[in-house]
Amino acid sequence: MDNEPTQLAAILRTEEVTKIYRSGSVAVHALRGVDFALYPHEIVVLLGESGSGKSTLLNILGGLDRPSSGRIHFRDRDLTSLDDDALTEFRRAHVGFVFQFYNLVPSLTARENVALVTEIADDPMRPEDALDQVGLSGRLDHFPSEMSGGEQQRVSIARAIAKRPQILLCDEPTGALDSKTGVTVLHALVEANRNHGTAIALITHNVGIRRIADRVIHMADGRITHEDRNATRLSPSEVSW
Ligand SMILES: Nc1ncnc2c1ncn2[C@@H]1O[C@H](COP(=O)(O)OP(=O)(O)OP(=O)(O)O)[C@@H](O)[C@H]1O
Repeated sequence: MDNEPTQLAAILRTEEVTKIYRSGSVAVHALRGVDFALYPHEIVVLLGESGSGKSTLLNILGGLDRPSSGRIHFRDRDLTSLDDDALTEFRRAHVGFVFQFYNLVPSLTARENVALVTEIADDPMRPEDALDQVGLSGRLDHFPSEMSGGEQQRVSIARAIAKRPQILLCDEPTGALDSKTGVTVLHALVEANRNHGTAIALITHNVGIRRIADRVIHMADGRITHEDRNATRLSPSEVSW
């Protein structure tokens, strides 16, 4: 399935977003004016050298951080003007996050880790169903220490999709995994995109992964330098890195 995102209204959009981190007299310009849009149903891969601003942009898109200047819109809503409680509510209702190091609670089983999220969501999946969707129905009562890295990452994806978010933001989701295991993780993300139309923005250092995307955004020195559009998306099992 390939989409024509430009014909749809953006689900998330930044306008001239900058981010300056200050510590003492040192100022780091992490973002220098970024205009980015994420469209419903699409998969976007963000590529760029270390320090180019990818994680900063992703965190700002997901309401984990605020820009120094510029605006962010979620559909027609200006997120920049929200107070902290309203921003947290936006995140909770609409955004799933997947990070490189799974962030699972070690003392909870796979099912309980997912339930942590579903218990506070409006219209969640059952944890069992979310885990089934990532191929882990046989691991419901396993603790993180009893699972492989790829399985733990799939639990974190189940946790992210269980609240049926419209947006999934993934920061190096395969960064800690070998490529075969990474493929199973990417499959779980692509399935969420196919089954629920979840828009996905995914940071990676593995350029091979760009082929699973509709669009590839290249960043350097706090800016988007250019964008490529893939004519067709490849299945994760067709890419290698
Ligand atoms: N909390 C922070 N305080 C100060 N500087 C920061 C902070 N977070 C990021 N930076 C700086 O902002 C710049 C952009 O960082 P960012 O993590 O967004 O880059 P990145 O492209 O995601 O890098 P990587 O691929 O290594 O994860 C870097 O120079 C980084 O050192």
